[in-house]
Amino acid sequence: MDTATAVIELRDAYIMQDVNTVLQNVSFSVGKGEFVYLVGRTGSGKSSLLKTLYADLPLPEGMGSVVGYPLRKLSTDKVPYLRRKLGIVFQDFQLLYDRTVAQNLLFVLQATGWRDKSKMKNRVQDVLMRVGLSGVAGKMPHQLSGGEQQRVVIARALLNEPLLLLADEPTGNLDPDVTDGIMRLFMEINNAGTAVLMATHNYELIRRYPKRVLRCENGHVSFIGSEELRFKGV
Ligand SMILES: Nc1ncnc2c1ncn2[C@@H]1O[C@H](COP(=O)(O)OP(=O)(O)OP(=O)(O)O)[C@@H](O)[C@H]1O
Repeated sequence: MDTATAVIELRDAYIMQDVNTVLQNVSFSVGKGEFVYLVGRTGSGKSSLLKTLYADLPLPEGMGSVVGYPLRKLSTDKVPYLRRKLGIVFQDFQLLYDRTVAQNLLFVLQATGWRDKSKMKNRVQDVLMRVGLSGVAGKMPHQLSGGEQQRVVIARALLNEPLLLLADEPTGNLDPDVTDGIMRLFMEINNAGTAVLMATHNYELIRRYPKRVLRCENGHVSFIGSEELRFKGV
């Protein structure tokens, strides 16, 4: 896959936390509009890999390209341009609890260069409708359920029409029904053309919504074949 058709391309990449190598010789591609799960035990490196992809961790060795931006030696002033093409659903990116849902979303639009107030308002309405929450714009995050808050986080990730959505355990703390609703939302977003890389521990979800599966194990990353998934009861 070349960089014209890939939204993620890593070749012999090293994923590091400080001086420690978390993953080595990482080589894989994710194509435009693809959906890929990322699995692996606690501490196997899933979050570190995702953080490298949105340039929160540097790529010290190997080649990496995400939505057309080379990760090696990406200068700090280029990082916002990369992030504008990405949707990030991550525990580190919680909602701001001192302002309404709409203000949370407007804050991101402003920070990413939007200036026209009426376009901004329309965009906020659009993304909230997209996640099935048109009525909550004026509410404070704590007035929403956990599943609704996660939908707002997803709405926020969609504001700039990302080419790629990176999600770290987006259903982690949610009950099974709510998890299923969030998964269906991810599938809809994916069907509309956004590529998704989603870290999860939930093999039941993978069974229900089968897609390619990448696994972090013993410092390496590779796609798992369907045989191996069956062995895991998926
Ligand atoms: N901020 C950090 N500083 C130093 N080391 C870290 C940091 N964050 C994670 N690590 C280490 O990097 C390794 C990979 O952790 P990472 O969080 O990427 O794993 P994970 O697969 O996402 O785990 P989980 O499923 O629990 O979220 C672990 O050994 C962890 O201790």
